[in-house]
Amino acid sequence: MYIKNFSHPELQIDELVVRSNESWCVYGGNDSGIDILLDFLTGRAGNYSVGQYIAPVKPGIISFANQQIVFERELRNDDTDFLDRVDPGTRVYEFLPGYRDFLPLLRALDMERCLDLGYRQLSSGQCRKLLILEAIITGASTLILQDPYDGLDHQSCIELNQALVSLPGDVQTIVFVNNLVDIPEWCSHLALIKAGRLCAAGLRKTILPELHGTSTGHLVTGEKKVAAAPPPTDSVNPDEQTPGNKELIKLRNGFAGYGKKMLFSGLNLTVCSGDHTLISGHNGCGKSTLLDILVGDNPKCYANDLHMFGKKRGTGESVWEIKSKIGMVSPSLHRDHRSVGTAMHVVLSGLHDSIGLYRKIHTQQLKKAQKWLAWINLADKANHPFGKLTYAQQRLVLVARALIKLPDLLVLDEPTQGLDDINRAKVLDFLQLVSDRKLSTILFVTHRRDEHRDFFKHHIKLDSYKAVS
Ligand SMILES: Nc1ncnc2c1ncn2[C@@H]1O[C@H](COP(=O)(O)OP(=O)(O)OP(=O)(O)O)[C@@H](O)[C@H]1O
Repeated sequence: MYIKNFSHPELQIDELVVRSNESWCVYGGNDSGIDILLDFLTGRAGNYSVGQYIAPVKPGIISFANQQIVFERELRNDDTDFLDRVDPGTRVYEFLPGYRDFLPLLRALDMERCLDLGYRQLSSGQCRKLLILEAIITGASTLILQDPYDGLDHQSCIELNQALVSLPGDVQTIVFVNNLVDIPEWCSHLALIKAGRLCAAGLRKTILPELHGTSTGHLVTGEKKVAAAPPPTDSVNPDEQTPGNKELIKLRNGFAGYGKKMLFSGLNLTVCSGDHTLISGHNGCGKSTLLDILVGDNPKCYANDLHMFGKKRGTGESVWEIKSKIGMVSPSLHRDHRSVGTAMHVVLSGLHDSIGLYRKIHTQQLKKAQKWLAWINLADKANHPFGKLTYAQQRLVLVARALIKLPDLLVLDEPTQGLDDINRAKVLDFLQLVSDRKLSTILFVTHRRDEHRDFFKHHIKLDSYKAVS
């Protein structure tokens, strides 16, 4: 691959040479311009000029945007309305022609057991793994992976690294990451994008010290130096703060599964206000399913012995009553935000728990949303269509959407997916403040060990509740 004199309002590249025997990592923060390079390689960039370009050979691209395209294609092909059963979507084995030659890799990524499942029956991590496997198995010559470790459990990250290292010599890999810890050890070369420029590219061992040598995150990632607005929590009336020891969740002997397949059982969970809780476990163990049960998005909420905010589920309360006390971010919520208007609309929709905005907005609410957009440094994007923002910007908007009403319960399922070091720290620092000021109670799912902060009082390791079907 060869790029010479690439020019875009948000990214300049004088020259980038990627030879066939090299494996590359491109590192840059969310606002560095790194997404423009990815868009260019995937044919999605506009408004650029380039002096000379030799495109990657037979690329297989695994990006958040491509994942969304697959999801939307699957939605369009959903035949549930014409069938006497739910259409699960394209089966995993249909994505993977010739998968039998790759069974060890499928097993290593814990995907062999998913072969007969439909796309819509996969967990978010399994969807990512499927697209990586599809690219490898269908014989891509250049694998281009955006944040491949995001959403994958620890073991899958190890196995993925192993798989990428063991690829045939004629397959080239270009990994895009925006967290320092995600720069893979196996990369021979590293490109650094900072403040809208490709500012260094070469042997990993030469560039890496340069990267670590800079002391502040802003310098490292090349974030635009915009002074972040403080989180708009000052208007919270102390009377609105969640009183201590109010029981928010009580689940006795909790269980979940789909059809005959059980995921977990015997889970006892009591969450009182202030009991910030971390939930972890391997891809597909049921973390999102558990959260969906708690928030009322999974029918098993009625079969379980579950009390939410002091009321037993199934005794006449509406799901909207429950949702009005909850702010949520999750991979599926992100996926479902398709044609939802502007960034401002999305933040405001958090006040009404809707996907999209269908109510009249008051001036006070508008001001509040503007403050939240300023806090995530996206005030200038308020009127941008949500779908045209980068994945990380969309994620931040969804975080602001969950926070705007400072609900009793914050249900955050991998909220930092796609965010760089700085934005991740910002979200976690805010949660620290939520904890310090007793503004809400947090349920937090993550695969990243560096997100296990001290304010989490409980840690549910869901793998320990694995059910025998
Ligand atoms: N509608 C469905 N029908 C059948 N199986 C499903 C359905 N939805 C999810 N599953 C299965 O249930 C399991 C748990 O899914 P869930 O999304 O809760 O996992 P998770 O722990 O959140 O995973 P990840 O870490 O990848 O996000 C997965 O193996 C998935 O294949």
